[in-house]
Amino acid sequence: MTDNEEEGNTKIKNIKVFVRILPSVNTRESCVKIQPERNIIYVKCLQDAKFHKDSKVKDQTYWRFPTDGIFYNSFQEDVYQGVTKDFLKNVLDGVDGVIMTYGQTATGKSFTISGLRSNWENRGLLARLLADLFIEKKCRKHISDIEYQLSFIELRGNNVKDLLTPQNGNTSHTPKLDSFKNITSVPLRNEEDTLKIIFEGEAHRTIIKGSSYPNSHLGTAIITFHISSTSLIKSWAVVTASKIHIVDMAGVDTIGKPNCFKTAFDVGNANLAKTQLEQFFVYLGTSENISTTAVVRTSNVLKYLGNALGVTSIIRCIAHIRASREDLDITLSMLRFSNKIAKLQPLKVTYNIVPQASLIIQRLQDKVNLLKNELDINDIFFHKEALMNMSKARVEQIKQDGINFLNGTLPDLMLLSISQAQVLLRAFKELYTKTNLEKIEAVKNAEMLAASKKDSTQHLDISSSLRISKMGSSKNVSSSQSNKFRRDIERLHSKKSAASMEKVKEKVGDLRKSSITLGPGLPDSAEGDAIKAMKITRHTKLSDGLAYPDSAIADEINSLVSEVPTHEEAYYRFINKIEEAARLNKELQKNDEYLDAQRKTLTEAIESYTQIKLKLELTRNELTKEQNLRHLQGNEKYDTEGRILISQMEKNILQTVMNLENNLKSAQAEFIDVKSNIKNILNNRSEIQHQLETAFEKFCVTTYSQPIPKTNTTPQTLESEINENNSSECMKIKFNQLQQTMKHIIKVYIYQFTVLIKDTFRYRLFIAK
Ligand SMILES: Nc1ncnc2c1ncn2[C@@H]1O[C@H](COP(=O)(O)OP(=O)(O)OP(=O)(O)O)[C@@H](O)[C@H]1O
Repeated sequence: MTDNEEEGNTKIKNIKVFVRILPSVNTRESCVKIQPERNIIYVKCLQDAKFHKDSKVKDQTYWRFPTDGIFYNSFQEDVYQGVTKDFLKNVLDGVDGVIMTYGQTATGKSFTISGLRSNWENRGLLARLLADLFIEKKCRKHISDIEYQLSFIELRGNNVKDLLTPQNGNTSHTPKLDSFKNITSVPLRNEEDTLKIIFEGEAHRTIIKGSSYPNSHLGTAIITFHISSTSLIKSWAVVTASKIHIVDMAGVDTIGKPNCFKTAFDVGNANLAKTQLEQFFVYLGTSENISTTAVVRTSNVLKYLGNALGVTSIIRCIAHIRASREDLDITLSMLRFSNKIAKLQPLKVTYNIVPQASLIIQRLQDKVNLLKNELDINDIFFHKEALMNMSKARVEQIKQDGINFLNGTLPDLMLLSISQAQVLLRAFKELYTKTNLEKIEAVKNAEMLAASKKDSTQHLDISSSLRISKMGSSKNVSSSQSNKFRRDIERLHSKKSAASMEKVKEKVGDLRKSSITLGPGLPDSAEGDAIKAMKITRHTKLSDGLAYPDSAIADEINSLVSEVPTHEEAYYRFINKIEEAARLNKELQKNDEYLDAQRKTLTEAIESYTQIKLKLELTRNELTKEQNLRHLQGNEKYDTEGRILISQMEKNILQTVMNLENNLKSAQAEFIDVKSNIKNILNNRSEIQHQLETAFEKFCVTTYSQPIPKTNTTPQTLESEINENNSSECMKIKFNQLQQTMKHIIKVYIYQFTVLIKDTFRYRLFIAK
């Protein structure tokens, strides 16, 4: 026969029930049998026992009670080990724990829990747990900062006695939400001090005078360890807050029995407390969702234990019984009570984990400041318009604006960012190179023209001068502008009288005053003026207000006839006429080609570095997520040397991180290589340039009897080279890093919030239940 058909739910062992039988000298009177495995206890059927009191009944009927362990003639250490297996680890990880002893008066409840009045070997599980708490604290000191506090109270009816400050007397208050608000809570420094505190508290408990043994307690004692564990692992910035309640229930009894020394009031209170507790567990285990609130309101024990006494906590109950016939009814009552607890459907334990607010806020604040600084720099350099994001149309627009500005049609040029300035400078550089080439071509053509002029002594007419202008600057001059130029010249001619025109026809093309006439010859006096007017066309504005690039044509012609050529002209001749110069120039060109190739490699190296870095960041995030999950699930396992065992997936991610770190190192090495190559190329370049310049100076002095002023160019250095190539890339890397960091922070935030919400939700469900 069984008290319940199903055995107690022992699948998920966060709730366990044990039985401790008081050793007895008279074993013949025993009404209980236990299985050799010590997990099922059989109690003689009460009716049978009474009915066949004097007769010898062979086939006795027994009540069967499955348990998680039966202690009979067991050592205190065995009881401690059996009851607290898996207890401490979970509690220190944030799960609330309750160890509760209940039973008849003088069955050994206090002996099991405190054993303080016995010798050291018989010390109870409280002293043993205390020792382990401090051992664990020491073991975990590198990963957690653990703090303990202790409260010790006695509940007797409605009275609550703070055993650590008994001078305050008994209070008769009703505990509210935070039931420990008015209760003394002492920080614990070490095992020795704590034992002292517990002894003092124990000494203040209310005992019965005149009992058969020295310390029969009247009330229920609750010893509470408040545990807070602050994680020292950076990626796991949380605080776990849990409690261990050790409850020594007041002994139940039957008034009028010879060994009951308690008053009716105290027996009534003790029995009531046990009944309320039983009712609570019945409601908790019922499938009809009956609220436990009503019963909690009536019991101080339940109020103080609060949420800790629930199916998501770790509960260890030890029923204390006597095996003697006269105590059979109370024994059965205790075992039935235990059976109700054993039948509870335990849920997965709840970890009281809260993000370590101040630490997280501090860390996030630091990150935010860092990001702010980075964004400020980013703003300065990019002005929210990264080069890579600039559209083609925008680039063309900037170029066109630049040309319009140079032409004077655009009064101001507004640049909004460094990227725009870069585009503009590049456009100017292209323009300059193009103009330079055209200028050199024009000089070449002019030279040819001058040579042919000398040979044939033929005069230039207006059409040949226009041809020069076309060759020299036609690419910069629009056809309408050329036509205008032609019209201007015609206008000049139209000022002359027809008669004088006839006269000067013979003089067309005469070389006058170190210059050339443009078109048909003019009378001496007028001719000079006309040439002067043409020569000052540079930067002069005509009636329509536009600056005409035609003026450049006049300059070309001026330079042609002048004794001293421009730097470009002279350099062009130098390269063409001096063999060594041609060789050096070729070498310079080769060097520049190699430089271009290395620049390309540098850009690629930076790109590859960026990509690896990004991938590494993402994988690291993934790894952190995996590690956090492992922590949260709380199923961490260790090998024999105490190293944490990780899943295959985590191992793979870790391997990827390590590979990426190696790749990053290689990319960095490649970057350094290319950098040093570019440095060498630039050094070589400046060497060749120096040789060319020295030779060129000599050439100028020999050919033109004077040095030609140099074009003002700044030598290119490695820094400018790297910077030019690198600045936008660096900013790109930084920008990507910022984004990654932001993403990571947001991820962590979401993750922490999810955990919080989950816990709150679970808590609410529990309350609702
Ligand atoms: N397992 C045991 N082995 C030896 N002695 C025991 C054992 N259990 C209890 N005792 C002794 O029995 C007596 C009563 O024990 P204890 O005070 O622990 O009972 P209790 O259930 O706490 O009683 P009360 O409800 O009156 O406080 C004590 O003298 C104690 O030393």
